Amino acid sequence: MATGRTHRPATRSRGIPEATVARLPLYLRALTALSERSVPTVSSEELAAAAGVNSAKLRKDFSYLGSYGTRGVGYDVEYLVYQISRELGLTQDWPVVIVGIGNLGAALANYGGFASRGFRVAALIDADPALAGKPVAGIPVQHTDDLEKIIQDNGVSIGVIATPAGAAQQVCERLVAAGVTSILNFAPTVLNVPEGVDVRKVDLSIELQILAFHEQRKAGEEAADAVPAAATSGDTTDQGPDGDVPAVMPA
Ligand SMILES: NC(=O)c1ccc[n+]([C@@H]2O[C@H](COP(=O)([O-])OP(=O)(O)OC[C@H]3O[C@@H](n4cnc5c(N)ncnc54)[C@H](O)[C@@H]3O)[C@@H](O)[C@H]2O)c1
Repeated sequence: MATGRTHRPATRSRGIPEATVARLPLYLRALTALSERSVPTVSSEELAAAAGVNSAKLRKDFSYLGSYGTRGVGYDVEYLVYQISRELGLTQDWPVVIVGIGNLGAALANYGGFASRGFRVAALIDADPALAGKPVAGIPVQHTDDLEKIIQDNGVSIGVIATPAGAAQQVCERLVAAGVTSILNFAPTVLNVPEGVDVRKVDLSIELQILAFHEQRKAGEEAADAVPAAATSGDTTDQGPDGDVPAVMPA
């Protein structure tokens, strides 16, 4: 689901392209599922299918990690989990703060998948005084007045913004000034950040709009496919406004 961009060059300093970095979590998710089933090795084809990636691309991606697998055996699942986790910086715990504890922020706070992947929700922050002290997912919400102190006390470098769009830039600036260097932004707005700060944007409505585009195209193709039948039945009412013949005509 994750969409967006990072304010970084297309190739990271260690030579791993950004596109490869973006696929590493897909491999890791598929490998973790294999590991949970105690599968010892996996071929590039099987893993590529499980991750939804082309197998040649997968082999190229893994070559950046120095992982080439063994011919006829494949890749060692546990070792690859370790390698990718290390590459992604997941062998350490990352305290995360969520700012904006409304519908979305509360849902994110309640999501167990962060902690199990090494992202501990260290604090929840909101501007609404009525929420201060109220527990969400067992964590008391704290007021934005204390944002800087919360970031510093918890050594937070990753912030999640789930405020209304109008508040997001200001929240972002306070997070960055307090020491946050990576932001996951759910608010539907483009954030301006200084050099060295990474922003990833998640927008489900953009994903839906892309699906709508494909749905529309599929519907158009179905309509085009249906034209021959209509044409042979003598139905000519569905021609274009200029009276053009439909693109597909019976032979
Ligand atoms: N990216 C996505 O796919 C997606 C999906 C749903 C919602 N959203 C966006 O997420 C945001 C939150 O949506 P929601 O439904 O939870 O809204 P909501 O109104 O339920 O919650 C927003 C919360 O932000 C708090 N807030 C407002 N200004 C703040 C500030 N300056 N500092 C800290 N907290 C502040 C409010 O008090 C409130 O608790 C919106 O911007 C919405 O458009 C994005």
